[in-house]
Amino acid sequence: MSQASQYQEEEEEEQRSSMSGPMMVIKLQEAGIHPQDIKKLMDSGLNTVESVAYTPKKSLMTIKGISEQKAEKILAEAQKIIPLGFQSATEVHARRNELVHITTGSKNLDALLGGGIETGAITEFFGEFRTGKSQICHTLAVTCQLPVDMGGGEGKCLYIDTEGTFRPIRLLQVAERLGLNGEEVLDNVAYARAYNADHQNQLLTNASALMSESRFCLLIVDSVTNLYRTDFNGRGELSARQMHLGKFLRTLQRLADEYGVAVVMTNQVMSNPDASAGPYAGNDKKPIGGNILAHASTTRVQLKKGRANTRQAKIYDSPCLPESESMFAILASGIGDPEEET
Ligand SMILES: Nc1ncnc2c1ncn2[C@@H]1O[C@H](COP(=O)(O)OP(=O)(O)OP(=O)(O)O)[C@@H](O)[C@H]1O
Repeated sequence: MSQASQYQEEEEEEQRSSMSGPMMVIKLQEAGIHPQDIKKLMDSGLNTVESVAYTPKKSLMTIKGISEQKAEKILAEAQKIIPLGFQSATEVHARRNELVHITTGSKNLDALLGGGIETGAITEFFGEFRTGKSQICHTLAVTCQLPVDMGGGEGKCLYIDTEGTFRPIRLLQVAERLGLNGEEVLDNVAYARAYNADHQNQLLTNASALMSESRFCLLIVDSVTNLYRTDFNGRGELSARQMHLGKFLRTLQRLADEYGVAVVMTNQVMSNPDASAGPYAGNDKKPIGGNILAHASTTRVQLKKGRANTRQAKIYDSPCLPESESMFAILASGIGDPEEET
């Protein structure tokens, strides 16, 4: 191949790859949107044209300095670039086939999840304390960095910790098992401790900015409901809590859609006073967060303790996975299978 045609091919490849990723909001400048207004969008966490196109006019108007007229113009221009109409099922199928799955470290758990954690979607792990929720998060923070053909997403991880249980040493142990460079693995994890529900929400604005700067493939929230339990008390604040949580979950979904990242969130359980009816029939524990959380999660997985270091995972809700269960293990080197060495 001549050098000229090689350059041409490389250029075409570059163009193709820049077309498939999210489009930066600065692109709206070409459509006549003022740079100052673009900055206002970015300051509110809208870093891509996709995120602007998916935002309702009412929300755009809550941004200081964006009038109704401006919001309409911005939306019209964004939606010209990102069409929001119908598409054929063939196109949807082709796009879904491109989605990468990230390995949990356990073959059993991956099989249960249809190949691992789905990118572009929200996966929720709920269960009692010590059922392995945080251990799954720690393992995924490392496996997501693997090449795609090894079960990774070839991207970095954003880790929002609301409980103070993040331990980098666990990442190093997983990295060692996978033969990855520990220092690089730690550098590829952006960690933030959230201190209250408002702060947890604010961190998603920072997350969006980071995702627009480099390639992230996983966003972890461990746990999603912890701060809501402490910041909102009793029945009187339930509706305010659910509204706040709903906003947080919508932003999570937006990030999953916009950047194609996998979102993994953990959740605690409470006792189920009505164990004889509903989706949790026969189950004395149900996840916190009510319908708002149930509807936000694409796939819900319940974790239970098993013998010794083994844990049971069960699909509770999924758009395409059967309600089955499997066993995995918590090993010194992260999540694995029960038959593996501890
Ligand atoms: N280095 C390690 N080697 C083996 N097992 C470990 C290691 N570190 C933690 N574990 C095990 O992981 C389990 C705790 O799991 P994890 O921290 O994921 O719980 P969790 O479900 O997040 O609970 P919580 O709701 O309290 O945060 C414990 O049984 C603990 O023994």
